[in-house]
Amino acid sequence: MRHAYPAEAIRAAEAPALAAGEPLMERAAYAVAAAVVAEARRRGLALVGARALVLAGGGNNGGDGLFAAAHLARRGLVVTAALLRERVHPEGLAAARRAGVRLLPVSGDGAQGHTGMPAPGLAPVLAVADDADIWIDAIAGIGLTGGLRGVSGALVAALNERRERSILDPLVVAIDVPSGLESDVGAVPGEAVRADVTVTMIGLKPALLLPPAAARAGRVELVDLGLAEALAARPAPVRRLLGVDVADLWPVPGPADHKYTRGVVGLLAGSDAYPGAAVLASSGALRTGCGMVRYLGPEGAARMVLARHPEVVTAAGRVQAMVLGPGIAVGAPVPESAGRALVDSEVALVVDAGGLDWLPTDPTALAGRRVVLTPHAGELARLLTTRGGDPVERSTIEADPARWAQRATELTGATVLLKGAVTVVAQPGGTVFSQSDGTGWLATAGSGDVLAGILGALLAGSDAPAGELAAAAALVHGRAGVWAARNRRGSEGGPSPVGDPVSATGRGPLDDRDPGAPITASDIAAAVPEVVRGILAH
Ligand SMILES: NC(=O)C1=CN([C@@H]2O[C@H](COP(=O)(O)OP(=O)(O)OC[C@H]3O[C@@H](n4cnc5c(N)ncnc54)[C@H](O)[C@@H]3O)[C@@H](O)[C@H]2O)[C@@H](O)CC1
Ligand SMILES: [K+]
Repeated sequence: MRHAYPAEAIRAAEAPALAAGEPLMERAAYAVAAAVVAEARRRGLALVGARALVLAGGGNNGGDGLFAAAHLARRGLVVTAALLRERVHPEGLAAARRAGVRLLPVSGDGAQGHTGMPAPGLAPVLAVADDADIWIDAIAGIGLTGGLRGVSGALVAALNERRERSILDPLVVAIDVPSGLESDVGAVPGEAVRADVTVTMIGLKPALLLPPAAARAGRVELVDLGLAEALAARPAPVRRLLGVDVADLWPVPGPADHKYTRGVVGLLAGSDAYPGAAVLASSGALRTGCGMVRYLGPEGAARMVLARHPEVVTAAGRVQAMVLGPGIAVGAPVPESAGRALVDSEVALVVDAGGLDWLPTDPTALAGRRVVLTPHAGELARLLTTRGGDPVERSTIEADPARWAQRATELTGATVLLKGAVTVVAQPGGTVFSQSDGTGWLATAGSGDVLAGILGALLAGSDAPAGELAAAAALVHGRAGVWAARNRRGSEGGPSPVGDPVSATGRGPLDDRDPGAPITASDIAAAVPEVVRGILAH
C-alpha cells in the first residue's frame, strides 16, 4: 500500500530528527542529485558539461535545491541557480557558491502574477532555461499555501508556456512536490511545474497521488531520509492499493466453500433501452469469481444475459450483494427487489447510474452498511446538485475529485467510488483511496457496467470494508483494461494470451512504444481472470 501524509505529519515526523541535528537536508540534496544523474543517464545525456538550471525559492525546498546544485556542479555539470527571493537558504547558497554554481538573482520587477506575458525581470533566467538540459524545481515544497505568487508564478507560467509550444524538452526534476501544488490536496491552485520526475522526501504527499495534481509529478521517487518509521505511526489520509494488498483481501475459495458461501450477487441492471449493461455487469461479476449471479432485471435483457452466460440464475432468492442501476435510466421507478435490498441491512450494495436516484434521502439510513456508489463526474455533479442544494458542475468536480467524492459521502452516508482516469474512493469519515491502474482505452461504453459487476462480486464474497473492496475493484478493472489493450491481437474471440509473463499480469502502464490496442467492455471483463491470477501468484 502507498500512504500519503499531510504536511503537518511530515513536519511532526522530522522535528525530533532535526532537533537531534540529523543532516536531513544534506541527505535530501544528495538524493536529488543522484536522481538527476540517474535520469540524465537513462536519457543518454552526457553529464560533464550538461547544463542545469535550479529554481531556488526562499524556504527549505530552495535549500534542498541549492545543496543539490553544489553536488551536480562537483560532478561536472554547468549549473545556474536562479534565486527567486532576496533571501534564500544561507548555507545552501554558500555551498552552491563554493562549488562554482553560477548565481542568478531574479528581479521581481513587473512580475506581479501571471499576465500571459513573461515579466521583463525574467528575461535572463528564461535565456538560461532555453539553453538548459535539466531544470530542477526547488521553488517551494510543503510550505506553499495558495497558488504561486509574484515572480515565481510568472516564471513557472513562462516556463510551462515554452514547454507547451514544444520548443524545449528539458528533463524536469521537482523536489518534494512540483512547485505550485498544495501538497495536502489534489486541486491545482494555479500555475504549477510539470515534472518528469519528482523526488519526494520522508513520505508521499496527497498531491502526488490525487488527481489532477498528481499528473504534474511525473514518476515519483520516495526518499524516506531514515524517517519511515516515525511517519508510519501517523495516519495516512490518502492511500493507494497495490497488487499485494488486493491479493491479501481477495476471496480465494477454500475446500469448505460452496457457491452460497462464495457469495451471491444480485443484479438489477439493464433495461429495454440499455440491455447490454445487464450482460456486461454479469460478465464482470462472473469473471471476478462469485458463487452465483442472480439476474433480476427485465425479461428481454435476461434473455440476452442467458444467451451469453447460461450460468446466471434468473429466479429471486438470497443475495449477499446487490448491484443497482447500471443501464437503468435516470428517473426509472424503483423496482420491488431494489426497494427490498435498499432496506435490508444484510445486503451490501453497489449503486450506479439510474440507481443513484433510489437512495434514501437521509444519510443516516445507510449507517453501518457496506454501500458503494459508482458515479462518473457527470453523475456525481447531478447527485451533489440534487442533494446539496447548490449547483455543482462536472468541471468543478474534475478540478478536485477527492474533495467532491468526500462531500458526496457526507450527503449520502455511502462510500463513493468516483470513476476517472484516476479513480478516487471516499468513505464516510475515512481514508481516501486513489487508484491509477488503467489506460485511456478503458473509456468505452459499458466499461463502468463491468466495474459494477466486479465490485458486486467482491462485496458478496468478502467481509472487508467497502472502501478497500472498491479500490480493489478499480485496480483489477484498470489492470484488466491494460491487459486487454496490450494483448489484443485483432481476433474477434476476445483477448488471447501471448505468453509474455509481464503482460499476463497486466502490470505496468502501456507506453509510447506499446500504446496498446482498442478494447471493448467485453474485453475488459474477459481479462479479469488473467489479472486476478497475476495478482494472486505474487
Ligand atoms: N527542515 C528541513 O531540514 C528539511 C526540509 N525539507 C524541504 O523543505 C521543504 C519545506 O520547507 P519550508 O517549510 O521552508 O517551505 P517551502 O520551502 O516548501 O516553501 C516556503 C517558501 O515558499 C514561499 N512561498 C510560500 N507560498 C508561496 C506562494 N503562494 N507563492 C510564492 N512563494 C510562496 C515562501 O516564501 C518560502 O520561500 C520541504 O518541502 C522539503 O523540500 C527537506 O529537505 C527535508 C529536511
Ligand atoms: K518543489
